[in-house]
Amino acid sequence: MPSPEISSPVSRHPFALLLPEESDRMDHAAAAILPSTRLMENAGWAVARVIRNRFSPRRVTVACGPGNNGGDGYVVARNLARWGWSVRVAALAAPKPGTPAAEMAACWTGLMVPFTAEELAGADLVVDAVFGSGLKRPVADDVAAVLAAAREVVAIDMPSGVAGASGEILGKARDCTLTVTFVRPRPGHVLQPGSDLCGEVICADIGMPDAAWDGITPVVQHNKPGLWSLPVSGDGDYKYRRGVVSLCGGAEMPGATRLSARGARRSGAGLVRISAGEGAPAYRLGDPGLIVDDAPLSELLEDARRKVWICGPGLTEDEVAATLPQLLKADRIVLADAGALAWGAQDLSRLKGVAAVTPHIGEFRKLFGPVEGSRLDAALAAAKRINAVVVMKGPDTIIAAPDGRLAINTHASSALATAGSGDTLTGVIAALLAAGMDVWEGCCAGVWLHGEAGIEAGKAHGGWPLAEDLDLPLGPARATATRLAREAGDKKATGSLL
Ligand SMILES: NC(=O)C1=CN([C@@H]2O[C@H](COP(=O)(O)OP(=O)(O)OC[C@H]3O[C@@H](n4cnc5c(N)ncnc54)[C@H](O)[C@@H]3O)[C@@H](O)[C@H]2O)[C@@H](O)CC1
Ligand SMILES: [K+]
Repeated sequence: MPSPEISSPVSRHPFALLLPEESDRMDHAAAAILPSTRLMENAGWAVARVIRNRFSPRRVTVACGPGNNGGDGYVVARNLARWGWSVRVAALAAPKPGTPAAEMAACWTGLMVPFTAEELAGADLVVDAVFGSGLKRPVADDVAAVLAAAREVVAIDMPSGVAGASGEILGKARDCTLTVTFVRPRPGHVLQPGSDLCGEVICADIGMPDAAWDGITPVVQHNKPGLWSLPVSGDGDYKYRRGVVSLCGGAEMPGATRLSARGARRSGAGLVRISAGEGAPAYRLGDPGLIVDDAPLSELLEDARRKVWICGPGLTEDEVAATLPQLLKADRIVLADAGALAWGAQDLSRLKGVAAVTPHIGEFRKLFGPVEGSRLDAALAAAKRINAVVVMKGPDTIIAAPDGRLAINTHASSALATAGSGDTLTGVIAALLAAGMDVWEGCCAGVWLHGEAGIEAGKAHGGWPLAEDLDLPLGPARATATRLAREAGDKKATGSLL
C-alpha cells in the first residue's frame, strides 16, 4: 500500500465540533470524489503515525469493531506492523462484506486473536477501534469488560461508549491515554463526562476534500477567539460609545452586585451605574468610579443611553419582582442571573423578554426541569423555550441561542469554582453587550474572557484565587483574545488548520 498523501485543504469552519451526522454526510460527499477506502487509509495512517510518535515500539493489540471505526483499526495494524511493531488484531465481529472496512480487514495478513479480556490484558497498548461515531446504543457489558482489561488505550475517533454528539456514556466506556479524531473534533471530546475519558485529543487532517464541506453548516462550535471578535477601541472612544452597564442593586447583599459591576468595568464598559434605592449608602462606600443612583428605577429608565441592565446578582426575589418587570417593559437588554433565575423558576413567563440567562446546572434544572440525555440539546431547547440566550455554566459551559447556534467553552479553570465568580461573568458579558456585540457572541466572548481571567488569576494566587481576584486579569484577557482572534483570522486566510 502506498503512504497516503495528506493534503491541507482550505480551512472551513475552523471552530466546528462536528456532530456524527455531519461527519457522516461529509464521508458520503467524499465518497463521490475519492476512492471509498482513501479516507480510511488516511485515517488509519494518521493514527499509526501518532502512536509511533508517542510510544516506543511495543506489543499492540488493535480491537476492531464491525464498522468503519474497525476499518481504521485494520489500517493502523497494517502500518504499525510495516514499521516492525508486534501487532495483533482482536475483532469483535467481522465487517460486512463489500464494505471499505471489509476491504481493509482483507488486507490484514497478521495475527488474529480472540476478542477477550485475556488477549487485551496481554498487550502493552490497545488501540480501541471498536465503535466510533456510529455508536448507536449502549455498549454491552461483556464488550466493555474486554476493553476495561486493557492496560493502556489509544482510541480511534472516540473511546468506545462515548457518544460523539454529547459526551454521554452509552453503557460503559474506559479511559484512554489519547484519542485521535479526524477533520474536526466532536462535542463528545469536550463535554463531560466523555471528555474525561478521551485523554489528550489529537485532530488529524486526513485530506477531506474541500467540496465535502459544501452544504455543511456545523451546528456546534468550540468557543475560541476568532469565533467572535471583540469591539475595537480607538482614539475616538468616549464613555458612552464604550457602553453603559446598569445594575439593579439590592439592599441586603451588595457584594454580588459589586462583583458584577467590577467585571463590567474591567471588561471595557465606559460607565457602570448601580440603581441601589435604599441600599445606596452601602454601595457608596465601595469603588469610587462606580456611580450609585438612589432615584426611582422608573426615573433612571428615562435615560435611553442605559440600554444594558443586569438583574439578579445580590437581589432577593422581592427585589427582582420590583425591578425586572420594569426593565422588560422599558425594552432594555437584560441579563438575568442569580435572584432573577430563582424568581423566574416559579413562572418561566416572568423571564419573557430577557436577552440572556446565565444559570449553573442547579439553577438550570430549577428553571427548565431535569436534564436527561444531551446537555447540548437541553440548553438549546431551553433557549428556544424562553427565546433568550442560555449560558449553562460549568466546567464545560454551553452557550445556546434560540436561533440554533451552540458553542461549548472549555477555556476555564477550576479556580473559577468559587462563590462570586458567576457574578463577575455577568458583568463581563454585560460590558460586551453594552459595546454592541450580538447577544450570543457577547456571551461566548464573555465566557472565554472570564475563563482566561480565571486561569491567570489561578496562576497568580497559587491556584486558589478569590472571586475578587478575577477582575484584574480581565484587561490582559481582552488583549490575549484580540491577539488570538487576529491569529485565527490569519491562519484561516492562509488555509492552515487551527
Ligand atoms: N470523516 C471522518 O471522520 C472519517 C471517519 N472514519 C471512521 O468511521 C467511523 C464511523 O464509522 P461507522 O459509521 O461505520 O460507525 P462505527 O464503526 O462506529 O460503528 C458502526 C457499527 O457498530 C454497530 N454498533 C453501534 N453501536 C453498537 C453497540 N453499542 N453495540 C454493538 N454494535 C454497535 C453498528 O450497528 C454498526 O455495525 C468513525 O468513527 C471513524 O473512525 C474514517 O474511516 C474515515 C473518515
Ligand atoms: K473507538
